[in-house]
Amino acid sequence: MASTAVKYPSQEEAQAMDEELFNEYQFSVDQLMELAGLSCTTAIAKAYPPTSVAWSTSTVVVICGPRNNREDGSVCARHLKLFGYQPTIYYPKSPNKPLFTALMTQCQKMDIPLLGEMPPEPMMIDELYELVVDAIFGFSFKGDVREPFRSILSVLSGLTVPIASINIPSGWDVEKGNSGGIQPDLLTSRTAPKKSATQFTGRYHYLGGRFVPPALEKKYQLNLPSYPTLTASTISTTNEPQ
Ligand SMILES: NC(=O)C1=CN([C@@H]2O[C@H](COP(=O)(O)OP(=O)(O)OC[C@H]3O[C@@H](n4cnc5c(N)ncnc54)[C@H](O)[C@@H]3O)[C@@H](O)[C@H]2O)[C@H](O)CC1
Ligand SMILES: [K+]
Repeated sequence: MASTAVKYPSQEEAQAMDEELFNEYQFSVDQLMELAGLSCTTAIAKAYPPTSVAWSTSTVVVICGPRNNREDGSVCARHLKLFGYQPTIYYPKSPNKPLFTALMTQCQKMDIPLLGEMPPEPMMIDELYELVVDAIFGFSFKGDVREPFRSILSVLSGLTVPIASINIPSGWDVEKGNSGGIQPDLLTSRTAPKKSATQFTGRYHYLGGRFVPPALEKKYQLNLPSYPTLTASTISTTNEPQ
């Protein structure tokens, strides 16, 4: 009998599913990013509502990496602003890529400030922000972290404020995790939770980016949970995606 448990795909399977979404199902990359980024914002709003007293100022810094996980982060920042948060973006690498330029222009035109340099001490981030969004690496990360991201992740490891990771906690092996790395409080898995999500010990685990066509879900035997209620694009659980 086929298992009904939610499947946690490998790195290779996660990448292969995206290739099929692009090639076979004709999704465009910015379509997937918009849904992924929006679902992260929805997850943040459920876990840390901007209207709660403790979150009255709702300052969030979105730390962006070198590739597409970064773009999910800039979409997330744009929606955070619309949801009533005060996002700031930090990115150490600015590629000459039309998608990057377009998403950043959208953020700039919504008056989302850019941080000039990474605060060197965790305390400085703790003082200025109430939440950090980790949009550094996604499912293509491999090996030991190289600079400048090694230093950035070292600062994030010492934070007191919570971290919300997009798709994979950055610096974690996509399958094995990283017990000595950052420990996010919120993880929004995209498409399906990857193997490393079994190592996640934070309070909130959401499944976002609900664009998987039934035939693809069946092919990879994902057993994705159905929507529990009329939520926009995420499913909430603590630890286990349902
Ligand atoms: N299918 C897609 O591309 C989509 C991805 N989305 C989101 O983006 C990530 C995956 O994006 P990708 O461009 O493949 O790369 P990453 O963001 O994971 O970054 C990997 C990138 O980083 C560099 N790198 C790899 N290892 C190291 C290292 N040890 N030290 C330093 N730098 C490293 C290298 O350049 C890699 O290529 C996915 O998870 C989603 O979040 C969108 O949602 C849309 C579709
Ligand atoms: K990430």
